[in-house]
Amino acid sequence: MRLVGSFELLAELAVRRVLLGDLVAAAKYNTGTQIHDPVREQQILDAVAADSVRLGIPVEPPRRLFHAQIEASKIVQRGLFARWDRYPHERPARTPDLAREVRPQLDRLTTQIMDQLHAAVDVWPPATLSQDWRLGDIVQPLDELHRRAVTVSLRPILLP
Ligand SMILES: C=C(O[C@@H]1C=C(C(=O)O)C=C[C@H]1O)C(=O)O
Repeated sequence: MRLVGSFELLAELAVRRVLLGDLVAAAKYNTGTQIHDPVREQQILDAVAADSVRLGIPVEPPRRLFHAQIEASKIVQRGLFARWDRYPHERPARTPDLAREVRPQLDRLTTQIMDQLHAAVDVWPPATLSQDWRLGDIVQPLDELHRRAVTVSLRPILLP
């Protein structure tokens, strides 16, 4: 089942990107950095568009997927900021470096997601995904905030 296999991996990568939102939030919270960074967002969307052209795939599916990924990351970050404001003892003990430590991990995931999209895009939209693949298995261990973010991040895959 190549179709489901491709999209399963794509969904797993998307979930990993959502979970990196925790590190992004930790990097920003103690340094007073804004959650929303429109310059960085545009850089990502431009890079994804350029990659789509290079890979010879339509620009729109990756654009929609990354737009959703970015929204999902901000849901996680906003949720954690609110949680840490309210419960100071839950604040992260360590402040990771956004530029040197966290964004390079996001960039690596971007490359992997683009490669996986390349593998799957000829069968886009993934109409059979929801029949054969259970979102529940992936979101089960997550708390409500992360479940919500994962659902947003996968919307272009689940409801194309
Ligand atoms: C993840 C970050 O936070 C936000 C979400 C982004 C993303 O998901 O790539 C990019 C910029 C920010 O608006 C970040 O600043 O790197």
